[in-house]
Amino acid sequence: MFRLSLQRRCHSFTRNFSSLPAHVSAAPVVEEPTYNLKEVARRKRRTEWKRRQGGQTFLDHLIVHVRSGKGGDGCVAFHRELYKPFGPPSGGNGGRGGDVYFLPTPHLTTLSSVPSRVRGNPGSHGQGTWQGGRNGAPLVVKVPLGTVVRELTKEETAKYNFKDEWEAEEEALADLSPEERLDKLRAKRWVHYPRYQDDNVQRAEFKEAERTLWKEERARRIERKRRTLNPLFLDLDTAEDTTLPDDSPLGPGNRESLGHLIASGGAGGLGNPNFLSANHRSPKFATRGHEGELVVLSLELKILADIGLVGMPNAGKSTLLRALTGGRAKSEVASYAFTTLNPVVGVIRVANDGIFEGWRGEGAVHDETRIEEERHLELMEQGAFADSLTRNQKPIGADDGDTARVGHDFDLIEEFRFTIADNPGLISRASEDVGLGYSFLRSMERSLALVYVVDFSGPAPWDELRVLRDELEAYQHGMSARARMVIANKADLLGGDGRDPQMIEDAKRKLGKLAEFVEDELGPLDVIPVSSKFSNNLTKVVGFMRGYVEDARERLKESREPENE
Ligand SMILES: Nc1nc2c(ncn2[C@@H]2O[C@H](COP(=O)(O)OP(=O)(O)OP(=O)(O)O)[C@@H](O)[C@H]2O)c(=O)[nH]1
Ligand SMILES: [Mg+2]
Repeated sequence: MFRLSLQRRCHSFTRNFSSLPAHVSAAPVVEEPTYNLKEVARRKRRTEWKRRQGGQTFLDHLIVHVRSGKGGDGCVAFHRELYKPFGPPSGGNGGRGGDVYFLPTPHLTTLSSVPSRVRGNPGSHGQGTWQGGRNGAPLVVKVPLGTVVRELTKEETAKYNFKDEWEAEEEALADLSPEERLDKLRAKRWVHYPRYQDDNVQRAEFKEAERTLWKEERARRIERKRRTLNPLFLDLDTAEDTTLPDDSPLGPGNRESLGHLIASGGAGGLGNPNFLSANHRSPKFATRGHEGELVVLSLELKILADIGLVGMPNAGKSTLLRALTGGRAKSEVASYAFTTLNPVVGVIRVANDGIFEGWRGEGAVHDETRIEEERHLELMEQGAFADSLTRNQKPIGADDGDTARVGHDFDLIEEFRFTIADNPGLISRASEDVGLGYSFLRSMERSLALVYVVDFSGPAPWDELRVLRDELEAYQHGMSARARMVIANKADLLGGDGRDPQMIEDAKRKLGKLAEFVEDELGPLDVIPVSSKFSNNLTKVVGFMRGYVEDARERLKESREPENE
């Protein structure tokens, strides 16, 4: 099944590839064909289709429609008791509608689990004998850490046709006569004692109460408008502190953090005792609860990885990530362009001697996913893993020849940890939505350092670098300044079997030329020849990366310190 789907993807790629511009191939060509909008749109649709085919659930942009809970209605009731024929009004108030919160959660990595429509819990209605309704429980929506929440303005939401409660009401009542209109407006706001509606609306006390209600409603509407002038903006890049003070009361919502308030629930309606006055002893009306607040938000996920890999398709970014994590990061590797469709984050754990967790020694092969899986399946069928111990069963410090530093042994000596994001391939004119576009670069906006990965075996790796730098700049001015290193990948293809001195000489010259180009055009970046497939020079790469992350974290700390003082 897996092989079948892979084959299908390969085929679709060949079709894709024939329609792609020439510079997408391993050898970038400076001549660029012209694109028409129709072609770009078609390619975009195809990419979206390909994304869905893979069953990928990664989502990094979402429009969410949030409405907090509606308040419960007030109640009209009178106290009944033996020998007390005319008891006082005893209708309880409605409960408050539930608030909606967003809680940044570190273990979520995609927005696909966030519902696009969120409705808060309603408050329950008031009841007789002065029983108030229960407040709606707060609704906590978990969003991934790194989400940027922005409230959409009225103009932006126009195309979604979202209406607040007043606009919806006005639209529904547009064709009615003034009397019918008033009846409907009242029915939405008042609760009457059975059969007393006509009597109530004639009463001066009701009219007075109604005037107050309209006034309050107008004030609320103005308040709502004022709030929209100052739209909500939240950058959820720090996990919530869930340790609350010891003296905080017990119960849900008190002991654990709810996150950030997005929409507060509607107020509950007032029961009939609220309308009791000296000359109106038995009010037979109550108000209904208020509708919840409506907020339309745009959610953008900016993955928080310390290092972002930037490279053209097929440069070997995914192979590098797999090699650095010992295959734990499940990023697909194949020999066609745009294998990786969404960012994948891996964790690199470095020990005190500079060795990282996935290290299998110089020369350990990290091949294409399909080949590795076939090899694994074959070994399994031969019974190679029949009596091997699981990670937890292995004694601490066991050296089983596979890797000297896995499992618990590594846990004891880990000294530093950072994350790397493998990204889809970036191509020339990605800023015009060619290929996968460059929207995924948003996940790299926050990376502490960027690392270029180029295919060193290609004829002109420097051209690739130029394109990458330009695309980063097109996405965000100044972004390329965060690049710290150039990884000249696939260096193994240049040296041959290592016995031909001419080949080695040529490779050295090419590396010199690349370093010169980098020095002249990109600035003082480290240039390191690497073979991700055969794990050459990887410890050096990790050492450098660790340096960048330490530097950047230090600088970040320094820049934050004056704020705290
Ligand atoms: N010989 C050699 N081949 C490599 C090396 N690194 C990657 N490859 C091969 O290059 C091809 C592409 O590798 P990927 O890791 O999928 O490349 P990518 O940059 O992630 O590509 P996209 O996901 O399409 O952007 C695969 O066939 C790899 O086996 C290397 O160091 N040496
Ligand atoms: Mg990839």
